[in-house]
Amino acid sequence: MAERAAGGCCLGWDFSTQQVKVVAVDTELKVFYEDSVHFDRDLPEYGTQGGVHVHEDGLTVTSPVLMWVQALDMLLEKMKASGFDFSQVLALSGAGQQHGSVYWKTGAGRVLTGLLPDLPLHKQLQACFSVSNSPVWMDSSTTAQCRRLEATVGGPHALSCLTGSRAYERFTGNQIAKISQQNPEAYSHTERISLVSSFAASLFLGSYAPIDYSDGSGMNLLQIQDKVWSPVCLSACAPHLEEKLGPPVPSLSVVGAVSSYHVQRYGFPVGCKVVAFTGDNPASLAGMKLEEGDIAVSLGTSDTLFLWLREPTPALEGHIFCNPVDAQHYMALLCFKNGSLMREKIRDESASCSWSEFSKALQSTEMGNGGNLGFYFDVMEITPAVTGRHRFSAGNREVSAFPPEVEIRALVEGQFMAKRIHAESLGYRVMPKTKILATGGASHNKDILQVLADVFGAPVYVIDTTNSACLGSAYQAFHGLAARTDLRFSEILKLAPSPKLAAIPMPGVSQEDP
Ligand SMILES: Nc1ncnc2c1ncn2[C@@H]1O[C@H](COP(=O)(O)OP(=O)(O)O)[C@@H](O)[C@H]1O
Ligand SMILES: O=C(CO)[C@@H](O)[C@H](O)COP(=O)(O)O
Repeated sequence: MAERAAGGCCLGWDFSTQQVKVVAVDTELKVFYEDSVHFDRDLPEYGTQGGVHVHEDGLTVTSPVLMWVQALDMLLEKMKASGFDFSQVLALSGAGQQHGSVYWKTGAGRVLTGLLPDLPLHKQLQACFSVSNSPVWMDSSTTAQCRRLEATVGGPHALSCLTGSRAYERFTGNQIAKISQQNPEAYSHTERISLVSSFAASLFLGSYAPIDYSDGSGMNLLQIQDKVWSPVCLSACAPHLEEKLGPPVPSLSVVGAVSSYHVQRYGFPVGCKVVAFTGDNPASLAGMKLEEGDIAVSLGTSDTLFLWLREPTPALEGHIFCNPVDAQHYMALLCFKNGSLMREKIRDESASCSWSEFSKALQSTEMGNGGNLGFYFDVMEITPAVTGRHRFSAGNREVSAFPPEVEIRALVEGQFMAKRIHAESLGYRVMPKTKILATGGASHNKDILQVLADVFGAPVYVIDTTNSACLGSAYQAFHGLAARTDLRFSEILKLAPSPKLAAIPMPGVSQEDP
């Protein structure tokens, strides 16, 4: 598996919620290597569940930053042990779970530039973080900071027009504001703040990597039209923030070459390019070769739905990000927190902890679930901000329980109905030519994809790997290599395999009825 790369290859990384993953793609754009390190399973000493620690208040959610570093060490060692030929890597790029932040302690930049090839990264970076538990996207503890930011810029709509979103608890500006207010000493000892994506890029560069426009759009700090930090948002969040963030860069920028650490320890070629890392959803947009009119549905830890947009259309719900592959365009995103982990809970309660039993329940029940409907939010949802389990029987009567197979269909139909309804409230319409592109761990499950096709009344396509963020990152790396040739992303991807049909709506489903 690891030996094929004679003409060179690019690597795409993904530092997601539950794991670090990598794919290697050859010059014909074929994936020839995929691997991962799973935080809960492979690094149990950090005691995470689903890659995170949920704190006692039920709102604060963090991950140990050194766990991410150690996971990268482990994955690079796994690749080396499998005979992966690092000398063939022409360029690399990557993605990270969005919004999470990393706080580099004063002096850490010097450690990064002087890394010793004899030691793993996590041994050398132990003392480099002023905040050892990084806030992540599942955190919802910053409501006070959100209200303050909105009030400062003239309300939620004004903030949305400026930064692409009203204030959201998980957005990094609000997280930084909380740290600077509640832990001022740690904040003052911080010389650089990275997103998970730019932090991961820094580990390859051996110096601080810039934040790219697309992932930077998930901070409530970037003016998405002008692509500069908003002075009013910066000063509303924390002092001296601009210097701690560094200037943002276009998503396809080559930000440098891999550090001598990786050249000496793993055999990367000198000059191997590092292309800016971005958010996992933007990277998935690139990996799925999303086109205008398509809808992407990512079923990873979070469920997300995203679209390609020509013009930004800021609203009070959902987000507008800068587009990662076309600097003139944008993408719209809706994020649902009760995604895979909620499905796992119902699987454990109603399908004996088995995905195949879960699938059997979907196969044995009919589309529409006999009128039974459910909405399941064990953790405070993002879209919309509600909690609890809500079940309604055919007569629209609230009930406290369903039989197991009805429960499973109610969950999956309810999740996809919510996605369609929220997308439509943003103005999106399913058209006869609409394609749904599905990705993420749950897109392995054909029965879940069938429900998705039925609820949207549109065909569902998948790509060869569920790791679309890794794949998109590898494509970004190829794009970075060709930067001087002025080739468009779509031209570079001509050889890339097209998405394959995975499910079509059952006969009788019309596009009009969700
Ligand atoms: N066969 C399956 N059916 C439904 N869900 C699945 C299946 N296999 C994996 N998953 C879900 O995929 C999730 C992980 O998706 P992934 O995209 O790898 O997450 P992330 O990138 O956020 O770490 C798991 O939490 C699991 O619930
Ligand atoms: O908060 C968001 C998007 O706004 C999440 O989608 C995170 O980016 C986490 O991604 P996964 O690990 O679930 O793929």
